[in-house]
Amino acid sequence: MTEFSDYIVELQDVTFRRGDRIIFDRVNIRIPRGKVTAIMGPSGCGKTTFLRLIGAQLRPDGGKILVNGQNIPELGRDALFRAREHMGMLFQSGALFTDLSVFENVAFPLRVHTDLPEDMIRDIVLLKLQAVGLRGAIGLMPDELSGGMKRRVALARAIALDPQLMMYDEPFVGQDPISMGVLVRLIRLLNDALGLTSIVVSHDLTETASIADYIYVVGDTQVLGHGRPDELMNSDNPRIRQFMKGEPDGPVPFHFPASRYMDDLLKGDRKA
Ligand SMILES: Nc1ncnc2c1ncn2[C@@H]1O[C@H](COP(=O)(O)OP(=O)(O)OP(=O)(O)O)[C@@H](O)[C@H]1O
Repeated sequence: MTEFSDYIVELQDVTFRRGDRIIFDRVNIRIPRGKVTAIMGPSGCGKTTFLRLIGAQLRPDGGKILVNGQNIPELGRDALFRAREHMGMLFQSGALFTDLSVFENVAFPLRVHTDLPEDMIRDIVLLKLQAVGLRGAIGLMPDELSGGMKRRVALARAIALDPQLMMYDEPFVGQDPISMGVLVRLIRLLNDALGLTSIVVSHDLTETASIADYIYVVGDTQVLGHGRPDELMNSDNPRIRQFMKGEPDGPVPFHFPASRYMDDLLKGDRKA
């Protein structure tokens, strides 16, 4: 019998480069099963890259990415297809198919991945739309929905196949405060009601800290720290404190490295 570890995802010594640039340098991250874990960090630190590595849209240059004990980069096509069936993803750009109705959008993964009869597909679609509070919108087209509703339909589509792991890439971006509150509640509710494990990638500190059981702060090719939200808020590490408290200047400087300001100003004078 397969022994499942307490961690659904484990990154072990993962290195990832973009050309000459190192994005992750021997990074270790473990995602506890059944919990909501947030990956936070400044813009460009590699949060989306992290999700793409788990989903095998990107390959690491070194290290292991274990999902349920399977090293994702080593899987063949069929095994990867099966592994992905257990992953639901809500990407920032996870747009709906604009020429398909809400019903057909949510039914889409069921049609691609299963041979379920039509009446069962309909029952599942109704159930998933009910879970996100949009059963009443089943017959609408995407252009009849608000931005927040679109994201909830995309969420219903992402959970259509009952994934074990839900990954959210910046779920709160571009949402008004009410839709944001709805999404925050939904992520937590779905995680607990459906027995999922959730990874939320975000730089919206307040919202994310309010639902995350555990947070990893990533930056400068490394994991800067990890812990429960309250532990990180009171961290002794100045880089983590700067991020958690949203301070504009600190160990991560406000100014991009530059020569002395006075030298630059004088250079201008000399040219004139
Ligand atoms: N296709 C690409 N080609 C080259 N570099 C890329 C590509 N995609 C991303 N990068 C770079 O890799 C780094 C990590 O990108 P990533 O999108 O993972 O960051 P992020 O933390 O999700 O950022 P944000 O919070 O702004 O979305 C960035 O510096 C980005 O410029």
